[in-house]
Amino acid sequence: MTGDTALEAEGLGLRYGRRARRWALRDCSFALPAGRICALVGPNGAGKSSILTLAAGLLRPTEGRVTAPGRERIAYVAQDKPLHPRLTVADTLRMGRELNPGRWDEPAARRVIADELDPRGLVRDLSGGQRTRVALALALGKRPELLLLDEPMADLDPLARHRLMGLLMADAAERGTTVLMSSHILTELEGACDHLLLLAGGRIRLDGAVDDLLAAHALLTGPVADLAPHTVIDSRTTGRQLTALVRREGAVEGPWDVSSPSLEDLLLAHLRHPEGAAA
Ligand SMILES: Nc1ncnc2c1ncn2[C@@H]1O[C@H](COP(=O)(O)OP(=O)(O)OP(=O)(O)O)[C@@H](O)[C@H]1O
Repeated sequence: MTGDTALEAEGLGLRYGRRARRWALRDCSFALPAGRICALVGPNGAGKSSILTLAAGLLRPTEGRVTAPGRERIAYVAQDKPLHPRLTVADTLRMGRELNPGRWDEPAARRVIADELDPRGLVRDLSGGQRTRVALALALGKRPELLLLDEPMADLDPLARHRLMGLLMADAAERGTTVLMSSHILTELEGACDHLLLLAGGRIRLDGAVDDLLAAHALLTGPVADLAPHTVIDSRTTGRQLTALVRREGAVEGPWDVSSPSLEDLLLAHLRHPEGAAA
């Protein structure tokens, strides 16, 4: 790690419209290290799209700031993948090349399109998943230093999702691209993301390297007993049997079987109890 920060937020807050009573985001501060693939997770309405839109510079914060220090090339793929419906796939890529003179990476864009799409096909005739492919091709062709993706895989079939995720990860690793990616598909984040931001109610509840966060938690099964001094994030009892995910305070000693949670275990526990997750 270089210590370089690719995206930084300080006291970031957003209210849509002056009269809006609710804050979509409040007091969000984080520093995303360069070269990380960061998952942005949270329930519907948590503020994920708002953070990505602010980071892309398409909205102004109501308070605080979010900056991408030293990064000029930022690509943003919005949830609704806005593309020009009357252009063909080939025209869309040509437009990408013309809008990014001297830095357009045609092979990277073509790798995303692969043999899956007819370059002569009109964008308006494409399915949702096919449009996603074109939007991702445009984003990667731009050779971004920071890539902001809002639920990029949501409308892809499982195979396309698997392939495109692999391609995205390989491309990011090769170029050292920093990626911030919102997703509800927890199983896909495992192994793909090395950093995590969990949002709930417009606030950051968990922020850190995935390995550190996993090491800070433990999954316990065994008899019902006092779990202090550990912080219980989620627990269930069946008869006298307890299953709990805790944030460790030192070594866990007691009558339980102790294992490391998967990223999905960790996220589900925190999503079930977003208030308890506050770090
Ligand atoms: N254009 C808008 N005008 C007013 N309120 C908005 C607007 N966009 C979002 N909001 C509100 O801001 C809050 C955060 O929304 P946001 O879209 O950022 O959540 P999200 O985490 O991306 O949700 P999802 O998982 O459903 O995509 C919600 O309460 C939402 O109602």
